[in-house]
Amino acid sequence: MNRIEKVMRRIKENNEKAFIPYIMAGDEGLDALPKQITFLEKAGATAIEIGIPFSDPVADGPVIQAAGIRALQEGTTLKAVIQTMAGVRPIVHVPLIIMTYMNPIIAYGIEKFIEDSYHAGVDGLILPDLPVEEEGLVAPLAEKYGVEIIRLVTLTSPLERIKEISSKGKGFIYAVTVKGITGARNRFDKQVGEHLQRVKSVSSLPVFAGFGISTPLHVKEMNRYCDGVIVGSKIVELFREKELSAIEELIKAANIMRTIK
Ligand SMILES: O=P(O)(O)OC[C@@H](O)[C@@H](O)c1c[nH]c2ccccc12
Repeated sequence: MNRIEKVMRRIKENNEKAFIPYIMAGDEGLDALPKQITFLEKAGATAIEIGIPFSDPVADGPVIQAAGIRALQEGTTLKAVIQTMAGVRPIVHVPLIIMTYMNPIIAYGIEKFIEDSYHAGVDGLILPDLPVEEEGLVAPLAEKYGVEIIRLVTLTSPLERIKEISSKGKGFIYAVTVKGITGARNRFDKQVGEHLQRVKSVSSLPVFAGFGISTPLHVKEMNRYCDGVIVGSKIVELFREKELSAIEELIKAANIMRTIK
């Protein structure tokens, strides 16, 4: 069974709240990636989302864009990221999810990318610029190798579309909590809680909230309405500032829910 499926089953059975940190592969060089992954696993991450640096990252805010530029300057390539993940996989148990735009994987060769990812122990893919209508390009191949495509829904997705996406979905639903690009926010739209509950009501998969979440309070607040959170920009920033204990605190904010529930 795919590692994501196993973990989803576990969190459901135990009423756990998930915490998925995002990191940009190659920020601080690819040598740093295995250390970052093992640190995050030890700190209690449910799964880890690994970004592939790309020159035109349309959904990325300034923090992740800058991390991507640094990673590209370090010479990070998709191939090298997959090789690095293969190297760390034997000592890491949590699911590893690659987040990339379509362009790098088309350049790599879609089937080759999925095949190599599968052999490297990659469990899932987040492909923000792949619309459901175009999934045929990737989904059958992903299915063939047992790599799960994680679908995104947004604040503006109509209920019908959310239903369609969650019925096709695997693993969990990524519910985007802001209108716009990634990056820490001070405030969220008033309707976020309601929106998450709406997504949850039509989804048979766990629903995780992501975009803008940057404090332990945000983590707890979002977790009132869904099954877990995804945090990117803040994690990237804290790694850069070497504030490792602040990363542990953020992850613990999801753990606290686990013990209360
Ligand atoms: O950075 P934030 O606001 O915490 O959002 C998570 C996010 O970084 C990560 O999941 C991500 C990075 N780039 C993306 C592009 C699209 C969807 C999601 C992502």
